[in-house]
Amino acid sequence: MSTKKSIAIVVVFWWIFACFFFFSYTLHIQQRLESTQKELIGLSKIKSLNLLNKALQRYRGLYPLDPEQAADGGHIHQRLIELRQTVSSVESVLNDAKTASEIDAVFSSKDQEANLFDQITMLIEKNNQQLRIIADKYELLYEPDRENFILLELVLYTIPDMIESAAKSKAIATRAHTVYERPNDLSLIDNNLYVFSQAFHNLKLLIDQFENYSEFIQSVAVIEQEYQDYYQLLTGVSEAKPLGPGLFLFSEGTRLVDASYALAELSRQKLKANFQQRLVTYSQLLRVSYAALLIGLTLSIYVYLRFYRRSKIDRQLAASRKINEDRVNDLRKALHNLNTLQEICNHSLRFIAQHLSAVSGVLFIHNEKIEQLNLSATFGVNPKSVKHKLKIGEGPIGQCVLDARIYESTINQESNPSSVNIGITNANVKKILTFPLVNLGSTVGVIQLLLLEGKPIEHETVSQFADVMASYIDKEKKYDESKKYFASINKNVITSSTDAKGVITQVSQAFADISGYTKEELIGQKHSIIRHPDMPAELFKDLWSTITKGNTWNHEVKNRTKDGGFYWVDVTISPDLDFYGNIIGYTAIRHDITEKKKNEEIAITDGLTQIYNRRHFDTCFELKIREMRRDMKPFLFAMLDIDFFKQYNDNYGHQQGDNVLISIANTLKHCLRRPRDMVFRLGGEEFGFICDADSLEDAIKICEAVRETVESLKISHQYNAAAAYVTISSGVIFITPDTRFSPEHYYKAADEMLYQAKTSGRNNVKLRTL
Ligand SMILES: Nc1nc2c(ncn2[C@@H]2O[C@H](COP(=O)(O)OP(=O)(O)OP(=O)(O)O)[C@@H](O)[C@H]2O)c(=O)[nH]1
Repeated sequence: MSTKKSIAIVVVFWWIFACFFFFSYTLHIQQRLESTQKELIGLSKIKSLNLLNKALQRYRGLYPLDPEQAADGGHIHQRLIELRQTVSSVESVLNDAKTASEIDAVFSSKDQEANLFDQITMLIEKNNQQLRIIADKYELLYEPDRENFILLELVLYTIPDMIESAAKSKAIATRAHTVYERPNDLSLIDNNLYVFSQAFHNLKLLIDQFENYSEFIQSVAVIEQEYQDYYQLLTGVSEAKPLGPGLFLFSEGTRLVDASYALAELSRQKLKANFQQRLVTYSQLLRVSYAALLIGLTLSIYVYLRFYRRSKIDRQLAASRKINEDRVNDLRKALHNLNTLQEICNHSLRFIAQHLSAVSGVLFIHNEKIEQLNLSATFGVNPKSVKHKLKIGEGPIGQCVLDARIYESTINQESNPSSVNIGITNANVKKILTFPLVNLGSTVGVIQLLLLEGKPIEHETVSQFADVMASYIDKEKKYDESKKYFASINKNVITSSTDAKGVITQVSQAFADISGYTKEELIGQKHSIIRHPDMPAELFKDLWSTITKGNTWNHEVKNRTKDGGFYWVDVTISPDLDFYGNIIGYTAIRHDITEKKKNEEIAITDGLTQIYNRRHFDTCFELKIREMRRDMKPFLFAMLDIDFFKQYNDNYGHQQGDNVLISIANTLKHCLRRPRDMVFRLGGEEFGFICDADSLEDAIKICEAVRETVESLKISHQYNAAAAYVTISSGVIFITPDTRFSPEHYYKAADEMLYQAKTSGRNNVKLRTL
C-alpha cells in the first residue's frame, strides 16, 4: 500500500473518530440540558410542596388554639383561607388533583378536632415523601454536581426534617399549653427537638462542605438563635401549668420554622441559580457544538466532494497512464526484438505516427561527429522527396537538436512552408509535430510528423515514447559503431586470448591471416603451434615468469607460419584478471614487424653468404664482451681467413670463389648452431665467429673442429701450398672476464693470432688467452 493511501486512511479514521466524538459530546450536552430543565421543573414542584407543607404546618400549629378564646381567632380563619389558596395555587404545579381533595377531606371531617393534628401530620409526611418521589422523577437525585447534591440533600431531607420536627413540637407545645395535654406530649416535644437538633447538626455539617457558604452563615445563625430561644422557652414553660400564653409559644415556634423555611428557600434559590447557570452554559456549549458539527459536516461534504472529484480525475489519469505504460512497454518489447538500427528507426516512426494518427513523418538521426542529421526512416512519404542530410539548426528538425524540446505548430493558410522539413503534400494536414529523441541528455535524433487532427497533444506521452525510442536508437547506434570498431580490430589487429594455461580461446582474423591457420585450427591450441625454432627457449621462460606474476611482457618474436615460413611480431602480452585480481587468462596484441625485421636483417646480413656482416659483428662483439663481464663467463672469438684465396680466384674464377665463400659460410653455420653462437663475414674472404667456451681446451677443440670441417669439404684448390683443398687459417682469442680490454684490442689480438697462423704454414689455429 502506498504511503499516500495509508495517510488518507489514517486521516479518514481520525475524521470519523472526531465526528463521532463531537456527535456524542453534543448528544451528551443535549441530554444534560434536558436533564437540567427537568431538574428545574422538579425544583419548582418541590417549592410548591414546601409551600403546601408550610401552609399545612401553619394551620396544624394554629388549630389547637380555641377560635373563641384566642385573641387571634380571625387569624386562624385567615390561615385556613391561605391554606386553601395555597392548595389551589400548587395544584396546577403539582398536577395532582388528589392533594386538594385529600386536604378538603381532612378539613371537612366532623371529627377534626380529635384527629386533625394527626391527619395534617400525615398529609405533611405524605408531601415529604412526595418530595423524594419528585426528586427521583425529575432526576434531581442523580445530580452530578457535588454542591448541588448537598443543596438537594438540604432541600429534600435535612431541612424538611428540621422543619417538620420544629413544626411538630411547636404544634404539640401550643396544643398542650392551650387546649389539652396528652400524656406523652412532653416526651414528644423533647423527641422532636432532639430530631431537630440532629437534623440541624447535619445541616451544619453539610453546609461546612461548601466552599463558599457565606450566604448560608447568616441564615444558619438565625436558625440557631431561634432554636436556642425556643428550646429555652419550652424548657422554661414545661414545668409551669397551665402553660403560658399559647399564642406566644406558637409565635416562637413559628419563627424557628420560618427561619428553617428561609434556609430551605435559600437552598432552593441557590440550586435554581446553579441550574439556570448550567442551563446557560449548556445552551452555549450546545450552540458551539452544533456549530462545530455543522462546520465539520460541511467540511466533510466539501472534502468528500473534492476528494471524490480528485480521485475521479486521478482514476481517469491513472487509467490513461496505465494505457500509456502498456503502450510504452509494447514499444519497448518490439524494439528489443529488432536487430538493426534501420529496423528500430522504421518501427519507432511507424509506431508514433500511428499512435498520433499522423499522415506522414520522418526520423533523422543525429551524427555528433560530423554535426549533421541523416534521414533514417520515413512514414507515408517517399524518401526521395525528403532532403537526406540536414545541418544542425536547419529547419524545425535541425532547430530541435539545438533546443531539445517539442514543437507543435498549427497549419493555416498563412503558415510558412519553411516550418516543415518534410513538405506538406496533404491539404488536410492540421498540425506539425517535431520532437527530439533524447537519451541521457543528448539528442539522438528528431521525429517530425504531419497530423490530420489539430487537437492538443499530450507532450508527456510523446516524451515517454521518445525516451524509449531514443534509448534503443542510441544503444544500437553505439553498438553499430562498436561492431565496426571490433570488425576493424578483428581484421587489422593480430590479437589472441588464452585461458590461464595458455590454451587459445579467441583469435582475430588478422592473427589467422598472418599465421596461415584458420581460427578453428588455432582455438584450443597453445601458441607453440606458431613457435619458430629461431626463438630461444629462454625467451619463453622469461615470458611465462613475467606474465604469471601479473606483469605485462613485451618482445619482438619470430613466429612460424603454417606453411613453414615466418613472420615477425612485436608482441605485448597482458594477464586478464577477474574481479578479485586472479589471473583468468592472457591477451596478446601483436604488430607485424616482418618488413622492419627483414630490413634490419638485410642491414646486418652479408648479401653473398647470408651470414651476419661486419657491421653486425661490431655490435654483437661489444654486447658479448659486456655480457661476459656481467655473467662472468668466458667466450672465444675466432678470425678465419681462406688460404691462398687470391690464387683460387685467379685460377678457378671469381664466381667459383664466391661459391667457396658461400660453402665456408654454410659450414660455419652448421658447425656453430647453438643459439648463442654467431657467425660473421668480416670482409672479403675473412670470417669470424663468437661462441661460448668453458676453457681454453674447449676453445681449441671448437676451432680445430671448424678448421677440419672446412678441409673435409674437399674443395679442390691445387694452388694452396698448405693442402690440396680449400683450407682456413684461424686466429683465436679465448676471452676471460678478468680482462678489461676494448673490443678493438681483442680484435687486434685475434688478427695477430691469424697472422701467426698464416705465417706458420696456414691451415692451422693459433690461439691465445686474454
Ligand atoms: N671471389 C671472391 N673473391 C674475393 C671476394 N672478396 C675478396 N676476394 C678475394 O680474396 C683475395 C684475397 O687475397 P689475399 O688478401 O692476398 O690473401 P690470400 O690470397 O688468401 O693469401 P693468404 O691470406 O695469405 O693465404 C683477393 O684476391 C680478393 O679479390 C669475394 O667476395 N669473392
